[in-house]
Amino acid sequence: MLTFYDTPFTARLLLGTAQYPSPAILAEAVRASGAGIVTVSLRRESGGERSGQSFWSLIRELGVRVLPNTAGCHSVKEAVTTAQMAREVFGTSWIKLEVIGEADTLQPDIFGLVEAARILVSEGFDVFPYTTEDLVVAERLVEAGCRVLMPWGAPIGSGRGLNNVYGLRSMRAHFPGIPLVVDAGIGTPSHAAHAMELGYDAVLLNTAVAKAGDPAAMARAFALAIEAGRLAFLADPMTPRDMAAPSTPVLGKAVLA
Ligand SMILES: CC(=O)[C@@H](O)[C@H](O)COP(=O)(O)O
Repeated sequence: MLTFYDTPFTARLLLGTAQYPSPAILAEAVRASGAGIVTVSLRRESGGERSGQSFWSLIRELGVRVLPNTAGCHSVKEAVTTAQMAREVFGTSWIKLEVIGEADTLQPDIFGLVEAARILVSEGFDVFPYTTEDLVVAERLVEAGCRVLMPWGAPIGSGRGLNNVYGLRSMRAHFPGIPLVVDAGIGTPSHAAHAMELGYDAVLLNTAVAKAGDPAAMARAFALAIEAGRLAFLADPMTPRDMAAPSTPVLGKAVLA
């Protein structure tokens, strides 16, 4: 059973709520995805054109758990303040912690991330850190009190899939008991299935669904791929070989009259 901070979930897709063509299409996509958790940016919701009550009512009607995020925060102070405000606004101590370190790749500032995680855990937050696949950083985050880790697949919005399969595999092996979610950079359902086949517990994505020609259909495709990847992982896939092995054993040659 998948649990995040002691809350059980059946759906293994977490969906972002930004960049959809309209609130109605967002709602369709969330429903089609079957996601139990959506991530919402406080900054975007309070500052943007979709701001305020109507967006919040829409999310509430969807009956999903909200995971507020600190998207766009570039310093520890900014991330901590945003998390504190999100707790007030959304009434949850869950926070997807992003401390962005670099504008071209939007990769996490891992030093700031660990520092912010420590502060937020000490203030009673349940932190979901957006991190890299670096095991040392991951260890520091766990020491800081994070009980979920969310390594990137590739830079946010890039749709490149899993850039470092080896690193992600190592991370899975190193933290067998921690829920691991691939977050960001997923472009197609096959990328998500791959993450699940590696034994990841869930996938968080936004752009690939929001920017698809038909977001609801793409959301459904992701849900199916994630389920297929999970089933494949549980079914214990075969080990790849370098050389061929006949899949149809032949006992003797046919005798042709
Ligand atoms: C919305 C959100 O949380 C993003 O910051 C997240 O990391 C998803 O990234 P993609 O848009 O690449 O799926």
